[in-house]
Amino acid sequence: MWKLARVAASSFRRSRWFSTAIPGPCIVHKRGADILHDPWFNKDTGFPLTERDRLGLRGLLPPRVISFEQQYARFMESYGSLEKNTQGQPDGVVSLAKWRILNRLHDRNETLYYRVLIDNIEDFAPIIYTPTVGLVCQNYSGLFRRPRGMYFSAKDKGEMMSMIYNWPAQQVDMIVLTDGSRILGLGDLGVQGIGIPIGKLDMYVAAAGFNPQRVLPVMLDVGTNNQKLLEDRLYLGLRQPRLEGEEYLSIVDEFMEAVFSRWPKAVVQFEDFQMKWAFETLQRYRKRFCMFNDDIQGTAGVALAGLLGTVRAQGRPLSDFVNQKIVVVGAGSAGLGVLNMAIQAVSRMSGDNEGTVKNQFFLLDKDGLITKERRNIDPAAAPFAKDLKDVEGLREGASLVEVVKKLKPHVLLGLSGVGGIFNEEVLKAMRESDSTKPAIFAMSNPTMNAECTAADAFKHAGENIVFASGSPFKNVDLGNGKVGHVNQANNMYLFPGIGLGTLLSGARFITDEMLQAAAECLASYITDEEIQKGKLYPSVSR
Ligand SMILES: NC(=O)c1ccc[n+]([C@@H]2O[C@H](COP(=O)([O-])OP(=O)(O)OC[C@H]3O[C@@H](n4cnc5c(N)ncnc54)[C@H](O)[C@@H]3O)[C@@H](O)[C@H]2O)c1
Ligand SMILES: O=C(O)C[C@H](O)C(=O)O
Ligand SMILES: [Mg+2]
Repeated sequence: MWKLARVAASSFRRSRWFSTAIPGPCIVHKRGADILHDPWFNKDTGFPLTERDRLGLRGLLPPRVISFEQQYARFMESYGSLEKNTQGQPDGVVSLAKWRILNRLHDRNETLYYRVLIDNIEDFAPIIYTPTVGLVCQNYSGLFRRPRGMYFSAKDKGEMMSMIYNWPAQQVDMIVLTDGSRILGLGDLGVQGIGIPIGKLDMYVAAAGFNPQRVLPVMLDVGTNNQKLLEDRLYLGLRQPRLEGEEYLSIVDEFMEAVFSRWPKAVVQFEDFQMKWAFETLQRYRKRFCMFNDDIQGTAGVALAGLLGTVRAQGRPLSDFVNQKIVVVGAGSAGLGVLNMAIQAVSRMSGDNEGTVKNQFFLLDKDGLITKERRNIDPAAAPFAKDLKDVEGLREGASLVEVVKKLKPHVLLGLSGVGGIFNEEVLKAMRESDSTKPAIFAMSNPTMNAECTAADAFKHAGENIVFASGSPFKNVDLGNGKVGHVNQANNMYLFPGIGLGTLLSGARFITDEMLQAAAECLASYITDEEIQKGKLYPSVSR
């Protein structure tokens, strides 16, 4: 007769999974080698002898029982030796080696993996998340060893409702979904983009205490327009151009219906969709399903918290936000998301209607300053196009350096995906800013795509700036014991909380007001003393 076995959950008790926590011991339907091959339940050499007997593990493990603490120490030791042995090697090689060792642990023993991740989040976030996750996605087909998450492809049309039941967990709380079309600033990486949902969900577990058995990374593979990948013999995705129009939407529709039929209370985060689909899917689903778009909405909340912090850094009251001149470089999903949220905040603060508050914001894309003279303007950017009479001395398509020199903005915020466009000339022009403490946000990812480095920002724009970047940089030594503090303006500060708050409150939809409240809450974590040191966000470990 089939025997149900109980795993005395000593290792689970060490964890701190939240609302979704496994209450006490957990019923396992597996036995023997199947348990050792299941990272959810496997404890490796940590199984006590009684469990080895009950679960049919006797003889399948070396005799000595190694405690969780010993396993932990052994992993950290291996990690430390790897760091030592790879010293002097190129950054990419070292980070990929670190990712591999963490990934192997993830595949083998999730309890130990999340314990080390939570305890060392400051060090490990740049490996399992941005920027290394970008490199992992670029090399994913070659790195692939074991599948993680689910893959729904254009070839699965009509099958998704049954496929969704192939996922082994009974309950799923949080899904991160991508179609791989705009992975960080790296462009279309097709099926290889699955690394992003995996990394984001690791942050949900580590930062918000989600139960790792109840999160699901998903790739919607509708083809790729990346010629190099299409020609790569190892490429693991569909070898066809991306679906477009109704064909594309019908695939996403079918996926959403399938997910919410099986798990009506799940929350779905859309991630790294190219701009047209990011906006279109947000409009299409936000009032039908419990979902949000992290690049549009999560980023906006983190940027707004940072912008409010820069007002405080100038020693001004928050209400002075309405007087800040803000130049946003990049009119994509992230840049427009930031503008929309910042404008809502200003209109609430000033009680003014949105028509007049737009005056303080300036938007540039690859063709320069966006004005009402622009031909074929993207409809999503049109509300932010400037009237030429409001930007005297500037022309349609004015370059970034022209704009900065003329306007002397308080804040320069990049979400362009173009590495180095805040060049020496642009940064030096920021020295003339009207602000007593100009702010530079180089938010594009990964590191190579940041609009400038932290060192260049402090060197050229001056020591008095506040600096934030999407990918982590080290603090900058300014000499004489002074330090230029580097903030990480990354949506990771918001999305785990948005997901957790939505889940715990049982909210059916995710509203702009919820996101605004999240941004204000994030801003409020920082004390005046921290602000004086140039800090806009709490440390990652906090
Ligand atoms: N820090 C964060 O939390 C965060 C969040 C979301 C996105 N991002 C990053 O922001 C970048 C953009 O993301 P997106 O989704 O908005 O992409 P997107 O493709 O939708 O938009 C990119 C925009 O940049 C503009 N652009 C391109 N070249 C330019 C140039 N030389 N000068 C000025 N503008 C230029 C394009 O015209 C477009 O408007 C990516 O690198 C992404 O990693 C960071
Ligand atoms: O993934 C990140 O690090 C942030 C953001 O979602 C991005 O697309 O760059
Ligand atoms: Mg993203």
